[in-house]
Amino acid sequence: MTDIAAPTPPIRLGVNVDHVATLRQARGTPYPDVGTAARLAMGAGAASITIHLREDRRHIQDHDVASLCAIGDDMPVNLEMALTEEMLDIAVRHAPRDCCLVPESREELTTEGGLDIVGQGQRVADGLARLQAAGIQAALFIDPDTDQIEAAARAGAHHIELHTGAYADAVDTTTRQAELARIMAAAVQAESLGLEVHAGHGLHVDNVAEIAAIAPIVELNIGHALIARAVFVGLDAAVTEMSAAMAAGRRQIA
Ligand SMILES: CC(=O)[C@@H](O)[C@H](O)COP(=O)(O)O
Ligand SMILES: NCC(=O)COP(=O)(O)O
Repeated sequence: MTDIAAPTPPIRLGVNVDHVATLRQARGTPYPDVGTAARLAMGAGAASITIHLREDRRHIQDHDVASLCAIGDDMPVNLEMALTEEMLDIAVRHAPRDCCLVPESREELTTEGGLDIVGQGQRVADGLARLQAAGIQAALFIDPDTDQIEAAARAGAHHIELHTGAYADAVDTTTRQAELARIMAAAVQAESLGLEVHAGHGLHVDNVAEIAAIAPIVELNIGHALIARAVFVGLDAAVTEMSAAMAAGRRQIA
């Protein structure tokens, strides 16, 4: 009998529109409208929209969460947020399809690392349970680290998102390859524990293919570089370009 390998699952693009809101908040204008950006991204082939409601409200605002979540099934929202009572209340009230718990520090320019699950397993499990009771697919944003992945599975996450920032920031080939190997090993481990595997942070058209070529990873969330590219070519073209770069990576394993 010949073995027939399972087909590689397709990979989805989630577009993070935080930095559409950054531009709006810079002047306190009503434009550019986050909902319009989300609709354009979905129309160009995005599978979902990611928004990060930061505690300091530097970009996405509460009304963005409310209006995007109110659209319903045509607008699958992935809400990123800190594990606090305030944020859990907001998530439960608006019930996005997905909610990803992330670490947050007010001083940081962007998310610097993954959430520590090992050090606060019960607190994380309680947060995930509260989200899941509201019908939300609850996830954890974590570093590609063996112990964190085991702890994420124990805590009951629906899926994990692997932080690709160290890979994206690597300045030499040795470091980049080492980070890529960590992400690959983490993805395989997470899949073997029954977790759906997503990844993201710092990805752009020139570094995304290697990540998209990791078979267990089924979704990438990409924002900053994609929105920056949209300034020059338009959001529709930026989403199309990113999807093409991801598909090129995926073909390496098809
Ligand atoms: C938590 C996470 O994945 C980050 O990529 C985050 O969404 C980026 O936050 P900023 O958009 O504020 O840089
Ligand atoms: N979770 C990662 C994300 O949503 C987008 O990160 P970035 O592309 O803005 O760095």
